Amino acid sequence: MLLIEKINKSYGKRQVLQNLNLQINFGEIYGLLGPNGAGKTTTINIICNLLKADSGTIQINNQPVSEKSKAIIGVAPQENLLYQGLSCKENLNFFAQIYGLGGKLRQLQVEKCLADVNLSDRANSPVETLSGGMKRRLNIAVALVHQPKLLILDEPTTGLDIEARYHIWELIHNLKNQGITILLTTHLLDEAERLCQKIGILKNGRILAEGTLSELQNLIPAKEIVTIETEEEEKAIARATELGFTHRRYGNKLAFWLPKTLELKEIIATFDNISLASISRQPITLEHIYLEVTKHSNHKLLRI
Ligand SMILES: Nc1ncnc2c1ncn2[C@@H]1O[C@H](COP(=O)(O)OP(=O)(O)OP(=O)(O)O)[C@@H](O)[C@H]1O
Repeated sequence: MLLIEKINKSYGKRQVLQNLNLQINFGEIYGLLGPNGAGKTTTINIICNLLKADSGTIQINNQPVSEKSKAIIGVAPQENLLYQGLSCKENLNFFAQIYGLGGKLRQLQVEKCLADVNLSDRANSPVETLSGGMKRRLNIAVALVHQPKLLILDEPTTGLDIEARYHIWELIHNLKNQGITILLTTHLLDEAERLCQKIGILKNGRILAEGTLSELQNLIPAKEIVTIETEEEEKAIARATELGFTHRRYGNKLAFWLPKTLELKEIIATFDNISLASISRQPITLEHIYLEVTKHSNHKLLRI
């Protein structure tokens, strides 16, 4: 569906995308993660033909990106693009007109998109009277009004409460089930874990790791992660190192990668004669992988 090969982009002397490769298959949800300034918005702008790459190729549905490809892409930007004084229906009608939809088709599409985002009962409400979550959903409806094949969602749930997030996550699932291919950027790792079939981690304009969640989990050679609280951290690290356990700090928490699954009593025995205030076990999550890839430079590049 989308194939990006060796894209480079500089702003003046600052190179913000470096040999970027990215492939999204038809019907999948791809999560593009990365710290602030990694190059996510620049990548989106290039896909949408709003910016030109300095070199490299980009194809959508086997066609090079051009003005024509705008018809098959829908974008919901980070900041809602809505007219506050107009109703939901008027906003959708306006954007549908811009995309050249007329007559019955426009009316049908406006109604379908309102239904898709669960706002049919607010069709005539001015945008300024909607909640934050409803505005985000309407922003997505605007991106869908011309029936795009590729939907780009730039941080779709940033700033929303958990219930509003659930609504958006359900909406994204439903859109995938309708056969729409989705590229989403997010800073919320649990959001990517929940929604995305494939995840790419971008830093300094390069994809450092890419794959399914289980493929990415191979970047951390551990069965599980154990976090401990102790006054004797140095002693605990020395003991774990002797046993071949890698240690990490997640925030201010000291953690160890366990290369094999151990019984709790075996874990406690590992730290024999070290006073432990607490001990907790966790599976490897995207958060651990993300920190590993973005903070430690000697990671392996993983691709499918
Ligand atoms: N028009 C511009 N001129 C100069 N530098 C720019 C321009 N747009 C972006 N940059 C720089 O390019 C880099 C990548 O920016 P970009 O907005 O693509 O990152 P991002 O991953 O989307 O970040 P965020 O998560 O904060 O939105 C940043 O260092 C940014 O300062």
